[in-house]
Amino acid sequence: MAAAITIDNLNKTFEVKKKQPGLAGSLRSLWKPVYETKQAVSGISFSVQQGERLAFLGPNGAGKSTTIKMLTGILHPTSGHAQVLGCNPWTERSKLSFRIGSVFGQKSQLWYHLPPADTFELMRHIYELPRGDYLTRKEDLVRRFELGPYMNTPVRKLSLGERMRCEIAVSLLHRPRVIFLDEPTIGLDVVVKLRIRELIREMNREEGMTVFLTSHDAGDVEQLCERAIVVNYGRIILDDKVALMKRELLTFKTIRLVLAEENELGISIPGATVTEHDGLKATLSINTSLTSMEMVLAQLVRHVRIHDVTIEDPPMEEIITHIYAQTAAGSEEGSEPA
Ligand SMILES: Nc1ncnc2c1ncn2[C@@H]1O[C@H](COP(=O)(O)OP(=O)(O)OP(=O)(O)O)[C@@H](O)[C@H]1O
Repeated sequence: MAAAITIDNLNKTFEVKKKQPGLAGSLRSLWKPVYETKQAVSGISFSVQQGERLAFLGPNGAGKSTTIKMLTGILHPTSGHAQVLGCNPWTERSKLSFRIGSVFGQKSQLWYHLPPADTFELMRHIYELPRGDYLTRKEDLVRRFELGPYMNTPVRKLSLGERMRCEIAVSLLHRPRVIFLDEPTIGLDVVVKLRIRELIREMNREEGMTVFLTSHDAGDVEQLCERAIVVNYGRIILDDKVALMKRELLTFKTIRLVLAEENELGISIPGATVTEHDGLKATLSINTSLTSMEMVLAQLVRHVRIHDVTIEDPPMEEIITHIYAQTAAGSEEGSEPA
């Protein structure tokens, strides 16, 4: 399969004014400012295949938005190369804009005082869509995203969830081959989040659209993406399949038991901890690097009668927190890039 995005040794530095201490320092920086260089993105290289759904993750300030801005042509890199759908994003920005879509959860592209119908119409002109194609596509998006009741309501009167559905639908009007989604579910309730994830997956499945997502929501990553790249201090620290992240990165599993009768669990294995035991219900945390599930289950069935048992992986949220914590620990030991 061909690559939709390739990035080779991409760097972005910003010159930022250095704050000098005290009033005298503030005055001095007015006529003699001192600048320092901030490395926002530091030599990242990777590629994304057509039709892939990638989560691009990292803590605040890791360099995610800066990377998206370079890939959509908003920012020029300091050095390095990138190609999106065969275009150089910063020298062929307008050509590329016909083929990609972008949604910034914190920044609306709809006209605030006008109804979404007007933004759709405006986008038709910007993307030079033939009237017939436009009408068919718009009708399809309005149906899928259930926008009918809001199409003629000024955007300022829409709820956040209604507005985000419109935002995403508008960004899909010109059938982009790649969509960049920067925090698309921020601030939304659980039901709307689920619906938005479903719709994005549907468009990916049916149209082969590549999805490049940044989000602080573990649910977005887990339910929407098949691969995750984690960045910190502008560098890639992990590139793995989402399904494997669980298995490889956290050695903890949770066993939930429903007992047939109230009893002591009688478990004494290093690595197996009873985290909750209330009547017939019990929860154990198992560190599989210290013991095997087999050994724990064998000891349990020797001591208690079990009515039901489930074994769970840790939640995605915990895995991401764990990865960030590992990097933070690494940087404290002096491995953080200068
Ligand atoms: N225009 C700018 N001028 C100076 N520094 C900048 C600029 N844009 C970003 N930075 C800095 O570059 C670093 C990376 O910022 P970026 O916005 O890419 O992070 P992020 O991973 O998207 O963070 P968040 O999750 O908070 O959105 C940060 O330290 C930020 O302060």
